[in-house]
Amino acid sequence: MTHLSVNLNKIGLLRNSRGRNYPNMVEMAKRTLDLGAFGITIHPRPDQRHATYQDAYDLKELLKHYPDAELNIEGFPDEQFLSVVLEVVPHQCTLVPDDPNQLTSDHGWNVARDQDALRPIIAKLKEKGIRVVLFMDPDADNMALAKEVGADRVELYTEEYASHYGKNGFDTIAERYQESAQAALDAGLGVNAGHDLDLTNVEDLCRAGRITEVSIGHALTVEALDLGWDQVVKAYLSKLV
Ligand SMILES: CC(=O)[C@@H](O)[C@H](O)COP(=O)(O)O
Ligand SMILES: NCC(=O)COP(=O)(O)O
Repeated sequence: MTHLSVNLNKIGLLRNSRGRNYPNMVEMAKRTLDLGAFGITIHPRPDQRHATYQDAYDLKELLKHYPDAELNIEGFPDEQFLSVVLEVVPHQCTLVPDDPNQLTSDHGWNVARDQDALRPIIAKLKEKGIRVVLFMDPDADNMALAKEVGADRVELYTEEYASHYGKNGFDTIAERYQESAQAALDAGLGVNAGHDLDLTNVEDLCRAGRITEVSIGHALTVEALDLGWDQVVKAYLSKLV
């Protein structure tokens, strides 16, 4: 079965918008793991508008009580990100080629171009026992090089899969994702996937059995609002008699 790592960035975004600890990310992580999710993902960015670097330390503390669960920290490997990751030592670190002011992640690594920068970073993370994942576009030809620079896994960037799901041309795109996953497996890499996955599209992606882990945050948060909204509005109305 594919593992689910729940990305709590949007919990961080909501919390940060009011300047106090509500919603509480550690509490939400605990609820998530108690429900059976395999892991928690955060993607701190330099402006810390979503998850903060402190969240990485707090979540690592919580995960000590869940020996079978994993913490995955995603982000661009700048100096600050790396120093936090090397100190926190999550189970997994997913390197993403984000610009500092990026709205959200929108492309994978160009490993051929960036390999000289990536090799020592990957080596340093692996020395600490951290599993290293490279965020990649679904291009089968680039998977072997990801292995060659030292990655343990790739994470397939699934925005294109999600935005075309069920539309014209989707089958060709889905095939490209499966071919890329197979190429990664053939190269000796594990395969994660993420970005814009949701309750409607995730099952088909994972059905072929090539994906070890999906990380899902944005849609999961919106779906939680959708599924809970009516109940909560009704609960308020019942208080205001
Ligand atoms: C790498 C990736 O796709 C995710 O980490 C995503 O960028 C995080 O979600 P937000 O952009 O919604 O914070
Ligand atoms: N790695 C992808 C991730 O953590 C969550 O992406 P999204 O579901 O918020 O688009």
